[in-house]
Amino acid sequence: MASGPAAVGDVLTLDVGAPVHGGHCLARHEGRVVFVRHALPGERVRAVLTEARRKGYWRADAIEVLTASPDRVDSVWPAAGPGGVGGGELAHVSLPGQLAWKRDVITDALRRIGRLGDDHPALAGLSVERAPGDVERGGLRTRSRIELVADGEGRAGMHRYRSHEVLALTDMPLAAEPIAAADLFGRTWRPGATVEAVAPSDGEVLLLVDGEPLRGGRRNVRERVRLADGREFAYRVAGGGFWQVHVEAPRTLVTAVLEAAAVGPGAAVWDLYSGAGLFTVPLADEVGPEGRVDSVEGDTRALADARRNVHGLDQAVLHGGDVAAVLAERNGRNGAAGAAPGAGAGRGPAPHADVVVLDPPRAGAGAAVMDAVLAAGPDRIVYVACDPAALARDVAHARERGHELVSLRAFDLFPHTHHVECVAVLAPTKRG
Ligand SMILES: C[S@@+](CC[C@H](N)C(=O)[O-])C[C@H]1O[C@@H](n2cnc3c(N)ncnc32)[C@H](O)[C@@H]1O
Repeated sequence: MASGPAAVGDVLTLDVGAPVHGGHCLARHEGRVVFVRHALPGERVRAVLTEARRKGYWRADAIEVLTASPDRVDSVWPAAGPGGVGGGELAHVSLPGQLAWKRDVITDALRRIGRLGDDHPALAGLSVERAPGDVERGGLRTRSRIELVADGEGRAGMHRYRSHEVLALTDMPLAAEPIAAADLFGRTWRPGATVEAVAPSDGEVLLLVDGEPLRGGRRNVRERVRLADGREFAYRVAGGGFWQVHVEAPRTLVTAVLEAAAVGPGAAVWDLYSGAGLFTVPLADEVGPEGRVDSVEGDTRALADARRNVHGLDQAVLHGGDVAAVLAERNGRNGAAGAAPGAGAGRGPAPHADVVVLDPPRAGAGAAVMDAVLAAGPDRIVYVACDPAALARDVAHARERGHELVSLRAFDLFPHTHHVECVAVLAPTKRG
């Protein structure tokens, strides 16, 4: 590189270090931290600078591998590499390498942000678990939901990384088989349209264009979750509404949550950020008519689905609204009632919960929600997390208040991307 201040477009030679959140690896250049995409730990690469702040960190994209990691493979991501479409951050990493990468990112977050010691038992044996069938599928054809954008000529594609420009594609290899068979790339769409495809476990593919069903078709899908013990749960889910994306994710997460919650008949459970009731329905089945599951969800469409999905389960009580507000109101801090009961009665979650399940969005639950959860006096908190850093922040908060991380599982429900799902269990260190 020429001497003088570094600029976007400069090419650096970098020795690549540990993976960090977001699919980047850490490198250093003249004392600077550089976040590098398309690289692997241990590699030496030539990388083009994509961001060169005067102060703070830089970003770079590897464009040439000088010393390759044994975990490097040809990327399966369409239009991969610098200037290509966003996502697929780990598509150049072998499947075992992806699991190790994600384990390292989780471990680092919990050590650094969660302040767990190096020998913390929850981290000692951590290995990221794979969804059934993923090795056979090469981690492809896993997604029951995809979203595309039409370019100026109406061809389906995706946005270039950190850009509004659309790159037309001929396939999205992560899309489940029924979506792959729906010929999304052979059609012409309205230029600029958003095209969503949903492949429910039950029935044919639903297509939404700009949120509207194609040719006035149905708006909702039916999903089924069948557990190893033979139980089966049925759900209605709004076409564009939240549902776990990997075809095996609903079953995998319900199984893990039920195991972690370990509730029996008569138990009182909270299910926060409950969506269409993926966990509410089986939890209600576990606690039976003598128990109670209080679920809180902020999205009105998901709440409407949940209301249908808990039909006949009077022990499931649904509360609509922001989780923090609903819990604050329960504690009498917020004045007027705003929580909408669904099935069953109740203006706020029961004051005590034996177990709290929470599955917040990427930002995590935050201090106020964690305090309200701890105040309910649960024997265990089952925290389903899609962001290890947010999980680590909330774990640190709970640990400062007399709770401990007693177990941790991680699942690769997003092969070829940097995303990873955790199921953590927190419990009070002692009862006072
Ligand atoms: C990760 S999803 C989990 C949903 C459900 N547990 C599942 O697995 O299908 C998070 C859910 O939290 C809801 N949500 C996000 N922020 C919220 C908030 N502040 N208050 C209430 N619900 C919220 C979203 O609408 C979404 O349904």
